[in-house]
Amino acid sequence: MYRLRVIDHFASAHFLRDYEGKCENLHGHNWKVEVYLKGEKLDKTGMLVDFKNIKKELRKITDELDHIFLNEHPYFEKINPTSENIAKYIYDRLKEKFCDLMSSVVVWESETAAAEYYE
Ligand SMILES: Nc1nc2c(c(=O)[nH]1)N=C([C@H](O)[C@H](O)COP(=O)(O)OP(=O)(O)OP(=O)(O)O)CN2
Ligand SMILES: [Zn+2]
Repeated sequence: MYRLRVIDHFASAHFLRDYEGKCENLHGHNWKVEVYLKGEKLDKTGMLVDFKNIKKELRKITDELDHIFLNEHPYFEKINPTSENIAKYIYDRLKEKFCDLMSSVVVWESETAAAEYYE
């Protein structure tokens, strides 16, 4: 079994609904995103998936989330923009492209706190 990891970043603002504490106020994070793909079969060049393709697809999503107010993004208008929900959003978007090769998505909102989504 092989597992690939690609990392990207974006910066955005959010606040948490139904939350009591400082995170109910508008604030921002420099989010770090780790994407994991897994699989058994390599192609004839010896790759599971070209890192270039994973980076390209991930960048489409991180560009979409970069320098925005996440609570106003259509997906997060009703769903709280927590690290958990952001991880699931990115996972589901990438699954449209990489299907069963998807393993997990980890979203770090700081250097010490991260949420991981996998099926
Ligand atoms: N399980 C989750 N818990 C929290 C999330 C989350 O997405 N999932 N998000 C937040 C807030 O976004 C908040 O910005 C983080 O606050 P906090 O943990 O207080 O972060 P700090 O960087 O300020 O950490 P300190 O330890 O206070 O320095 C909260 N929880
Ligand atoms: Zn926050």
